[in-house]
Amino acid sequence: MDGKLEVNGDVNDEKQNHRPATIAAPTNPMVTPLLNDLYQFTMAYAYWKAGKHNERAVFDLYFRKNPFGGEYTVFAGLEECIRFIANFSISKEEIAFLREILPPTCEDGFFDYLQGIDCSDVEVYAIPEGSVVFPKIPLMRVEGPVAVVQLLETPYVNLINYASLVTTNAARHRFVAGKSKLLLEFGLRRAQGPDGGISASRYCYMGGFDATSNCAAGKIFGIPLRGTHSHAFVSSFMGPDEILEKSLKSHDGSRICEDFLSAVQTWLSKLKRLSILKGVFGDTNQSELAAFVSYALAFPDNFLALVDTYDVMKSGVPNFCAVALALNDLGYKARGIRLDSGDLAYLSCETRKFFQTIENEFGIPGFGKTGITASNDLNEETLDALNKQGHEVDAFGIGTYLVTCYAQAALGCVFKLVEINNQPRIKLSEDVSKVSIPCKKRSFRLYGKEGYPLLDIMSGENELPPKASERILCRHPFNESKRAFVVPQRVEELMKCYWTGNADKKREELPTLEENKERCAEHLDQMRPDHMRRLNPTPYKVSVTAKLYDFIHFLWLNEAPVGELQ
Ligand SMILES: Nc1ncnc2c1ncn2[C@@H]1O[C@H](COP(=O)(O)OP(=O)(O)OP(=O)(O)O)[C@@H](O)[C@H]1O
Ligand SMILES: O=P(O)(O)OC[C@H]1O[C@H](OP(=O)(O)OP(=O)(O)O)[C@H](O)[C@@H]1O
Ligand SMILES: O=C(O)c1cccnc1
Ligand SMILES: [Mg+2]
Repeated sequence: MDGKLEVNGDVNDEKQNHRPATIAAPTNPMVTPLLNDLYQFTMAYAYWKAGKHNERAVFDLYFRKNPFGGEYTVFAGLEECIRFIANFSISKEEIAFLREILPPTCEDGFFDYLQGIDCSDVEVYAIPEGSVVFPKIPLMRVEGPVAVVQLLETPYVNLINYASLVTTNAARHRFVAGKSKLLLEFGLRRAQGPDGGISASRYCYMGGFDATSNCAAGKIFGIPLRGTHSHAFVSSFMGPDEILEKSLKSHDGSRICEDFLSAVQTWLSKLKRLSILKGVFGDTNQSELAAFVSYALAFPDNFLALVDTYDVMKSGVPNFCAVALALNDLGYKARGIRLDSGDLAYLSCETRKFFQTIENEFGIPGFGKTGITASNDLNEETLDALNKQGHEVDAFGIGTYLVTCYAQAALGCVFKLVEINNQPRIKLSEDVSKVSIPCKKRSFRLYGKEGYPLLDIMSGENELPPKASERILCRHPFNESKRAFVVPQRVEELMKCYWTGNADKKREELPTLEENKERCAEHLDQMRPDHMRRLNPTPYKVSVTAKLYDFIHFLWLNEAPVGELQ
């Protein structure tokens, strides 16, 4: 094993803090212009054929409903969108493939056009990654030649959808677990393929997890790595006879224990004789003991044992303690145990009592606080149930429910045309929630006296922005009766320019993953608690200015055909 790799511990302190001079290609090399729906290319052809391809279009990327029954979402995936646009170009091979799949009637001139396009004429305004965001408010506004921006729709929605969903899922798990718990993402084996796995590790970290078991994510993003061991390791041992090399140097290197196995067995006998533990356990499983001793010999500084292979209280925990005590004699501090089945509340409390008894009986300071990690199909509900019952778990390892976003399959982001050639466009629907909000817009977050965000408001691009201490009418975009005057304490513009070909415009630097993680934690912290609670949270208000309200409804009436009754 590489001496630098510290299994069970923080192995990667090197965070992603450097900023590249140029914008790198998307992390996943599969993210190319062909990672697209066919209809984007057929539309591009039809725009070109109609001579419309260079008309200036504005699209909004947004979602309509917060996921997981909550009232907030965390925005993620922006960096990958900017990487995509910064490196956008359709290769000769891709053009050749497009020629094959499009009808033979498509003219050569179109393929020449495709070959020449890049995104130098596109501008992207976006809310910073890691921000808490709400339905209907554009997360991104993409402006540029209509045929080019149309080609960005599918990759952009793809890059934002899962990223934001899983970041939100991670944030929700963090919210229930509480700030003091260590959260480990263990989902790689259950994730939706390799990209699902890598993305889950990256965005769960952004959303509030502390570490991942995914080595590739550790390497690519500098996320701290953590791990324990599996049942296979425990059950692979037949008994103590298998342990051939039994010596272990003390932590400070000053002495050598020639027979660590015997030292462990002596401790196990002492534990067994302890009157306070009478009746708790008898003979423990010796093949499990052999596995633990072997793991401790391999990682004396980071010894952590999975204790539920045979019986948690009658074997796993006493065996772990015997090894931990022998390590303690040599100056090592065992990290703790992992529980992966059974009643995690009960078993963690019983284990804590056992640890505390040892601390008291043998006078080993801190032993009572030895770490307890729990895993096994955990999700928001089980974390909540454990909290209600009372538990002694310090760290949770969470896989399947977290990374597959089991509670909700997709966020449902959309990319809608809101303006072309400076003409606002609206999309109507029988379902009011699906009516798009037209125009090139700006959006603002208004903060109240207590420092909490009060609401988000959208305005037309050319309206005067809301100002702190000035009263402003905030209207529900579609419900006439819902409106409120607000005097904000502070006003924050939500979207910033992240991509432009215009050298005179300021472009935001792409923050590091650590910075996005910090922003996410800050935003979540500053939300009013009633928006965050799991049961019946209060909806956060999303509004439009009076001017924009009037304009939406004017356009709505203009575009909606008048029915005829017969
Ligand atoms: N105290 C608890 N309150 C609520 N849910 C719990 C509690 N302890 C564990 N759970 C959850 O209950 C489920 C138990 O899983 P399951 O029924 O598969 O049994 P198991 O403990 O995994 O047994 P085994 O793996 O040995 O068959 C898991 O989802 C786990 O997270
Ligand atoms: O339960 P999750 O949230 O997905 O967390 C990851 C799981 O993966 C591992 O075992 P695996 O599930 O592969 O085997 P098991 O069924 O024996 O636990 C680990 O022991 C966890 O149980
Ligand atoms: O390190 C672990 O304990 C781990 C890693 C992945 C999945 N389950 C457990
Ligand atoms: Mg499992």
